[in-house]
Amino acid sequence: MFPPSSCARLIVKIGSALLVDPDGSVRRDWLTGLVADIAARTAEGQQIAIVSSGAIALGARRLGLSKGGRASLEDAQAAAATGQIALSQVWAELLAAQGLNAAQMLVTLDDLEDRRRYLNAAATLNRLLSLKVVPVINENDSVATEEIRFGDNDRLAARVAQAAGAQGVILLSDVDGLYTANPHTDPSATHIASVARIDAVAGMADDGSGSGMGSGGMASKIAAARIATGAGIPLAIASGRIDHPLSTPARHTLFTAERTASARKAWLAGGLTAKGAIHVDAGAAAALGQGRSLLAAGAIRIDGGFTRGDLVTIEGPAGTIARGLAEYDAADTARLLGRHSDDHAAILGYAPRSALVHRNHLALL
Ligand SMILES: Nc1ncnc2c1ncn2[C@@H]1O[C@H](COP(=O)(O)OP(=O)(O)O)[C@@H](O)[C@H]1O
Ligand SMILES: N[C@@H](CCC(=O)OP(=O)(O)O)C(=O)O
Repeated sequence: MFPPSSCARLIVKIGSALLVDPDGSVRRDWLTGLVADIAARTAEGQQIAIVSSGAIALGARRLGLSKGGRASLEDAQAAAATGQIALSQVWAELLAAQGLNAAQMLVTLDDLEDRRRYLNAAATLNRLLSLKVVPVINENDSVATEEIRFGDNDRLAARVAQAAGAQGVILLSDVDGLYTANPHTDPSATHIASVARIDAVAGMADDGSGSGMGSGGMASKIAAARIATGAGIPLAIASGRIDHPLSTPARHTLFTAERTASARKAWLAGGLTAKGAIHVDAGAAAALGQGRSLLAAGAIRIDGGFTRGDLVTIEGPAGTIARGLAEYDAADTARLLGRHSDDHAAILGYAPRSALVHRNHLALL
C-alpha cells in the first residue's frame, strides 16, 4: 500500500476493536504480529509512530462499566485512565521483546492546535523518532473535557502526522477501506481503492463506530484524510483484521495528496499573519533551497516582535524566500544571530533548539 515502506516516517493508527476483544482482553497475538512488522520496518530505517486507541474499551471492562465506558464523560475518563496504564504496559512489553523502546505521549486537542504547544509536541516527536524510539500516542482522555476532545484518534493521527513531518498515515481498522456505503448494513456497497477528491466521498460514511468500541466511525476517518492530504500527506485506510498488517499486501483505500510542497505551504501560510522576519545570508538561503533548516549561523538580523511558534518570513539577499514558524522568540533569536549552534546553550542559558526555523515548519515560496 502506497507503499508504506517508501515513507521515511509513517504514522500507524490502530482502532479499539483491533486492540481489545469484546470480552475486554488485549488481542495480544495480533499485536505481537504487528509489533514484529514495526520492528522489521524500523530495522530497515523507517521511523514509525503509533496512535493507539483502546484505553476506554480496556478500562471499561476492568471497571465493569456499562456501554463500553461511554455512558457519561466521567465514566469515559475513568475508563481511559484505567485502560491507558494497561495499554502502555502492553505496548512497552511487546516492543521491548523486539528490542525497541516505547515512549508514551498523551495529547489533547489544545496541545496540537496551540502553536507553541504544537511545536513542543513536534520537537518531542522528532527527537523520539530520531532516537529510534517508538512513540505510542493517544488522546489524554482523562483530562480532556468534552468541548476540547478530538474524540477520535483518526484526526489525532492526521495531526500527529503533520507534527512529525510524516510522509504517510495508515488507519488500521476493522474494515478494509471506504465503501460507497457502510458495508455492514448495505450489501450493495462497493469498495473504493483510491480517492483524489474528498468532497466526492464525504457523504458515504454512516455516523458512529461500526465496532461499537471506538468513537470515530468512517466519518472521522474521512475527516482525518482531509487534514492529512491537506498537509500533503497521503492517508490509507486498511484492515487490521489480518495477521502482520504492515507486511501483507491487502486491499485498502488510499487518499492521495497532490502537490505536497504547496499543500504544506498553504497549511503554514493559511490564516496566519507573519509576526516578523529573519534576514539571512546567501549561504543560508541556498541551504533552505536544499530543504535544510534555518540555522542561526546564517541569520543576519530580525524585524518584528515575534514569539516562539509565530509565523515569520525568511528574507534572503534577493527578497522573501520562505515562511516558517519561529523556534525562539525575537529577543533570543537576536542574541543567536550569526552564532554557531554549539554556542547557543552558553548564550541563552537553556537547552537550545538546533535551528531558528526547523525544516518541518518551513515552506519555501
Ligand atoms: N462508507 C463506509 N465504508 C466503510 N465503513 C463504513 C462506512 N460507513 C460507516 N462505516 C463503518 O465504519 C466502521 C469503522 O469505524 P470504527 O468502528 O470507528 O473503526 P475504528 O475503531 O477502527 O476507528 C466500519 O466497520 C463500518 O461499520
Ligand atoms: N482515545 C480513545 C480512543 C478513541 C477512538 O478514536 O477510538 P477508535 O475509533 O477505536 O479509534 C481510547 O483510547 O479509548
